Amino acid sequence: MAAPFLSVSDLSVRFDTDAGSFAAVDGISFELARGEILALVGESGSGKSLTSLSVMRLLPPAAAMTGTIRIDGTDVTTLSRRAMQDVRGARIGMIFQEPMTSLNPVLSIARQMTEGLRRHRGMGKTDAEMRAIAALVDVGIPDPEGVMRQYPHQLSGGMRQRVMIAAALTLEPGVLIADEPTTALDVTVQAQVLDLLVDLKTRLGSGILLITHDIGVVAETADRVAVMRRGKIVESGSVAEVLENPAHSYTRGLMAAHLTLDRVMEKRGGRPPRLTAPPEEIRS
Ligand SMILES: Nc1ncnc2c1ncn2[C@@H]1O[C@H](COP(=O)(O)OP(=O)(O)OP(=O)(O)O)[C@@H](O)[C@H]1O
Repeated sequence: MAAPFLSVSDLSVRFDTDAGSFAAVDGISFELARGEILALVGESGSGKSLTSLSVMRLLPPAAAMTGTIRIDGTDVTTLSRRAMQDVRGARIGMIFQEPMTSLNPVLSIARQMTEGLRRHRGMGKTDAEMRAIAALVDVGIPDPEGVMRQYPHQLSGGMRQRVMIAAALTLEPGVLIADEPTTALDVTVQAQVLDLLVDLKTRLGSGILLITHDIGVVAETADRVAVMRRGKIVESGSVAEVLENPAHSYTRGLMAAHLTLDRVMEKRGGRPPRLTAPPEEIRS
């Protein structure tokens, strides 16, 4: 593997409750290189989102974080808020499940897409607009100039998701964190957005940390996977290793809940799906 762009070691996130302190993320470590997709998978409450928020240093104030997070060699856990603002956007991009939470409803797409370029890269208006249009083309938007003039509510959910990805990519971050990026989309658009992430990883060489509860998404998209349960990583490795031969009963449970092994293999093109005869009663 190439030198990791993102390296997380012994990360814990604790909350104090009436019943005492509990670790929602409990001593996890992982690395992500440019040009690869690492999926963090696990059921609701396993600590995936708190992990991605830790990397962005956007944890809620009640959370107490320990451990080390290096981005391109810099330990971001010790950076000031201001220095961290420069790292976010410039070196890490983030896309969420619901684009409306990160797109501002009262600003045109042009304004939102050029803001980061002007602030972090010191670009003039025209250069920033040209870069933004190129990013919209990159994510497969057919009429980029038209979309630049529009407002978020004028776009479909799938288009908004593409715009959010394009906005994150204008600054060519080394890491893109995608937290359940397709959960709110219908199945066809979901597949298009996943294809887009794989394509961007290859073309732009960004590393992608993909947070998902859906092992089918992992099978289709990721290179490596780390399986989280109750704040810990219980299993990790290449997607082929982990999904074809899951060592942990929890991983097998997750797979059974979402996908049969045959479907995993079929999605990965590893082996043809088993052709089972339809049951007697539905044969004509
Ligand atoms: N502000 C908070 N105060 C107390 N506990 C919290 C807080 N935020 C999250 N938690 C707890 O931390 C645990 C992990 O939450 P997290 O959101 O990271 O899970 P997740 O795996 O991303 O789940 P989901 O898929 O539902 O988003 C959960 O048990 C959650 O209840």
